[in-house]
Amino acid sequence: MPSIPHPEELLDYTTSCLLPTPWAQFTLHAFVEHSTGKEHLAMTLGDIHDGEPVLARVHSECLTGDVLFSQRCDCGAQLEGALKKIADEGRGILLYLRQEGRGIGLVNKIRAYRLQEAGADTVEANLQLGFHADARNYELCKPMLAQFGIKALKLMTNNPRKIDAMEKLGVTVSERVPLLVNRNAFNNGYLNTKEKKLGHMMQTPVEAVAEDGQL
Ligand SMILES: Nc1nc2c(ncn2[C@@H]2O[C@H](COP(=O)(O)OP(=O)(O)OP(=O)(O)O)[C@@H](O)[C@H]2O)c(=O)[nH]1
Ligand SMILES: [Zn+2]
Repeated sequence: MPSIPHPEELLDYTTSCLLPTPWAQFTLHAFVEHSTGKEHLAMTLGDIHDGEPVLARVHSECLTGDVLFSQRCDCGAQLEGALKKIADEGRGILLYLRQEGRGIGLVNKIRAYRLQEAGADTVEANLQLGFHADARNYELCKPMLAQFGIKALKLMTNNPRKIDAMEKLGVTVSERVPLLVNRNAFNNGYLNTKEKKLGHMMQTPVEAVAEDGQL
């Protein structure tokens, strides 16, 4: 049986710099994953070392949504929404994990989008390509959070499996903070599939949606 690497052996903490954004000046921290060489990031703000639960976003890379303004998904708006919430609170962390396309990579995500244009939903497209519906792994979060002494999160997510993954890693999720942003004509079907097939919690009081200025 291959031995399971100790979490601290999964990646190296390398360096950090200040990262001014439109909402706050964060500190950007760079990690390098041993097995893949992938560069994972953390953005931190305020005093996160005090042992109290930290407002947190565990964000999976979506180049099309985060960088290229794609309206097929809600990723770019979630990234912006999470950074704004952390800035409002003056304290928090965003982990930016390089697991593009729910872990299948950018080219395969584009293949999956093409299948969706032919009628498949987001889950069916992954399955047709021979992948799991969601091929992500959150094990890197543990050593990344440990780097800052964080043991408990107020996690901004609609994804119950992300909460389970944190709890299984031994990271306490003391609160879930919904992150419902940017439902539009292009991503409405995708968001409905996430709710029906992937279990995402997409219901929130109307006031909360309106407060974000989205719908
Ligand atoms: N394979 C595949 N990946 C997608 C698709 N649309 C978005 N993604 C990827 O899905 C990931 C984001 O997953 P989501 O399910 O939107 O969000 P989540 O992180 O699970 O849940 P939240 O915390 O509620 O945002 C990113 O890695 C995106 O690149 C798609 O149609 N197919
Ligand atoms: Zn996306």
